[in-house]
Amino acid sequence: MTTTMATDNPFVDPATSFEEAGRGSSFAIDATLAVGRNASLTLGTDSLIVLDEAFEKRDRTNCCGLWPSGTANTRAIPFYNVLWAELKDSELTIHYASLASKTRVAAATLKYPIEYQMVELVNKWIIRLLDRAYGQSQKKKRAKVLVNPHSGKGSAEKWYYRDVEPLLKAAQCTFDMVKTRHGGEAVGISERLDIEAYDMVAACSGDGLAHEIFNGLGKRPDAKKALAKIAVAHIPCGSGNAMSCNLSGTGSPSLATLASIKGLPTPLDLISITQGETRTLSFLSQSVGIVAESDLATEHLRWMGQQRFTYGFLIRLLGKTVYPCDIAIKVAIDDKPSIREHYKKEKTNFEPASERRGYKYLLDDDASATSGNEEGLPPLRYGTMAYMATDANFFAAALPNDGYMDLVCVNGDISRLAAMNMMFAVENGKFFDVPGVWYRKILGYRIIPKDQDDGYISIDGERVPFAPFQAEVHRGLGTVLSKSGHMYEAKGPI
Ligand SMILES: Nc1ncnc2c1ncn2[C@@H]1O[C@H](COP(=O)(O)OP(=O)(O)OP(=O)(O)O)[C@@H](O)[C@H]1O
Repeated sequence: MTTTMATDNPFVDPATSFEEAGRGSSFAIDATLAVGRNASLTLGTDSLIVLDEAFEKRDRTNCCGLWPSGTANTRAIPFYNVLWAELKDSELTIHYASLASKTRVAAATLKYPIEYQMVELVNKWIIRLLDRAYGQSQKKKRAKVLVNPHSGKGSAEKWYYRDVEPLLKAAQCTFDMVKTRHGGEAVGISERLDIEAYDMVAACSGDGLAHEIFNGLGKRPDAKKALAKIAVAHIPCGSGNAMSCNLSGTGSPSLATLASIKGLPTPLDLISITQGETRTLSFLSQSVGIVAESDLATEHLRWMGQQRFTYGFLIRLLGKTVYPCDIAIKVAIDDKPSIREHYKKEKTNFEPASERRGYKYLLDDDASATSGNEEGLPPLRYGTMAYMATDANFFAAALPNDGYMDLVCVNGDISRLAAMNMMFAVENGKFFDVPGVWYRKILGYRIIPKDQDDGYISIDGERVPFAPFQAEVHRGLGTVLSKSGHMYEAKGPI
């Protein structure tokens, strides 16, 4: 087999053609399985190619558009969508996630009878198919699934049974599901979890339940080990679903389930928030002032959906509301060109997860080595993940485990017009480049609200008491599942 043939022929898998040729066996025989008289299954470059004359008949009678591509009798199933394959009782079954609509996949199967003399060949072929389907990702993940029936508009349970469970089953994951009955329950469940029995805890909820899971794991005596071993996965069912937008690039429960099934364990920076005697872990964002108020003080406008945040923001913007406070920051990178360079370097950094936790070199005043830092400039908003709401990418240069928090500052005295333009720039993904937007990578900060009896502080979207607090980042302390293993799905600043 020549190189030219391997690249010209879509049915040839370039990853194995040379290897097969070297062994003197015919690649075509190994990559293509003839299943029955009228069907064949081929391991293509990035898809399983199914040629089946029965499709033609089926399509004529059942035109439901479930197939992503292919001709009348040929279908291509991306390896990413292949969930499992097995040979049992002389029947080959392939489980895959079939495109049911633009934003939804559903578990589907293909079944073919296999003759006795084919068994060995088929078993070898299945191993190759599953290698392509999972790559570096762990197969048959073991999941604890937590469903908050009150998330968002109350559809989490319905979506769990419709979208999540069938895909987990099809991928041969072992799992058990618990419906949370009240706030805080997920903290206790995670605190008591048998971490040897599970690979991930999946939250079918908004960002709130994920926050509880990180905090439950963080309360354990073996917190560091538990947070490194157990990946927290998010199936978006709430009103704030920033976690799945960042890590899976989707707000769809079924697509996020598929992303979790195929996800790579990725260390995640977590932030310790200390307020008085309490210590909370934050994985997503901390906000005070206009951002916190636009979210937390608009609960009564939930019927507006995501628009309530924009509405709340505009009202306060037009009223020129200010939020006085003293802020001290430990800055690590303070100019946009250097941040862009830093982001670019991370994009091509493929070092293993084990290298992405903790700091190799501790500075005297490193925020991760001591309990606090107190120098720097006054900010207005903070965060570690790129998205704070589905379509609000404030933190374009955020990275899952660079050991920094991303801080955005906007002067309080800018004109209303400039502020409105900034808001539109967030929606257009151009916020990072707006001249009046200060963007910094920081290690820690402290905030002391001034001249206000009461107000709003939000940690990962949840309200905490209106009192001074301090934050420090711990590089790669937590674990999540992501598509790339090292980046968020949001478009970066380059
Ligand atoms: N059964 C329950 N009843 C009421 N609250 C619950 C229940 N289970 C969990 N909670 C709480 O609901 C909070 C918010 O949930 P979640 O983030 O899943 O949904 P959400 O609709 O996105 O909410 P929010 O908009 O407040 O972020 C969680 O922090 C959790 O403490």
